[in-house]
Amino acid sequence: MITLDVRDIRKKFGNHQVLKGVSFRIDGPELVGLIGPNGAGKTTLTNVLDGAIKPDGGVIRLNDRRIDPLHPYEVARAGLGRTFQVTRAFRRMTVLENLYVPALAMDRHANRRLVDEKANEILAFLTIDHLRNEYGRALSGGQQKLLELGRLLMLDPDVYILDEPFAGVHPSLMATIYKWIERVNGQGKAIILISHQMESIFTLCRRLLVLNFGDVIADGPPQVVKNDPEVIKAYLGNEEDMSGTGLVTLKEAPHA
Ligand SMILES: Nc1ncnc2c1ncn2[C@@H]1O[C@H](COP(=O)(O)OP(=O)(O)OP(=O)(O)O)[C@@H](O)[C@H]1O
Repeated sequence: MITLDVRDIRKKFGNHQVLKGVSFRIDGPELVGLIGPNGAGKTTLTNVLDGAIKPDGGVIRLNDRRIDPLHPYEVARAGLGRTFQVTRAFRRMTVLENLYVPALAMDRHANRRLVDEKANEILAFLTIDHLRNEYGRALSGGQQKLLELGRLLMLDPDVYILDEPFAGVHPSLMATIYKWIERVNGQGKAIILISHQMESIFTLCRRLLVLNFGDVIADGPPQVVKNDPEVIKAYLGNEEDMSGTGLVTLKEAPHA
C-alpha cells in the first residue's frame, strides 16, 4: 500500500520560520486537499516534499523509504511527482515530445512504441490529441495545465501533488481535470491537491489538511474542518486575502 509519512518538517528562510514542524501521514489512495491562506507554506512544503528544497529538520518517508535527502529526480523515481503553480511546458518541444520527456528520463531504454502509445492515449483522455504536433509555446494556459497533467501521468508516480491545477483554466476544461483527478485516484494513487478554489476542493477531497503560518492547524473530513474555530479564525485573520482564500466559498461549499 502507498504510504507517505511526513514527520516534523521544519524550514526557515532567514529569520522566517516558514514550516514549523509539519506532520501528517497518507495511507493508500487518499485524495487530500492541502489548503491555507496565502503565505501559509503550502508551496514550500511541496518543494520540500519533491526534494527541491532541503528541510532544516524532519523526516519524509515514501513507501517506508526515506526520501528527504534525495534529489528531485530521485524523488520522482521513488514515486512522488508534482505539477507547478506556474505551469512549465517545454515551449520548444511539441506536445507529444513534452510527454516523452518524463518517460525517457525515468528509463532511457524505454520501449519507444509503448511510450508513444501511452502518450497518445493520455492526449486523447485529456482531449488535446489534436494538438500533438503543436509546440508547447502555442498552447493556451489551460491547455498547458492539461499537458502538465499528462506529463505527470507519463511518470505515473504513487503520490501526485497538484499545485493549483485549476488556476487560469477555462471553465470548459475544468470537467476534464476533475475526471483526470478521479481517474488517477481510482487507479489507486494518492493525490495531494492544493487549490484556492474551495468548490473544487470540497467536491473532490475527502480529507483536508489546513496549513497556517507553517503549522498544520486542522486535518480531517471537509465538513469537520470547515467548522473548526481555528480554521475560521485563520481565514478571518487574513482579511486582505479573502478573495483568494475562499472563506466565503468555504461557508458556501456545495457539500458543506
Ligand atoms: N525562497 C524563499 N525565501 C524567503 N522566503 C520565502 C521563500 N519561499 C517562500 N518564502 C516565504 O515563505 C512563506 C510561505 O510561502 P509559500 O509560497 O510556501 O506559501 P503558500 O501557502 O504556498 O502561499 P500561496 O497560497 O500564496 O501560494 C511566505 O511568507 C513566503 O514569502
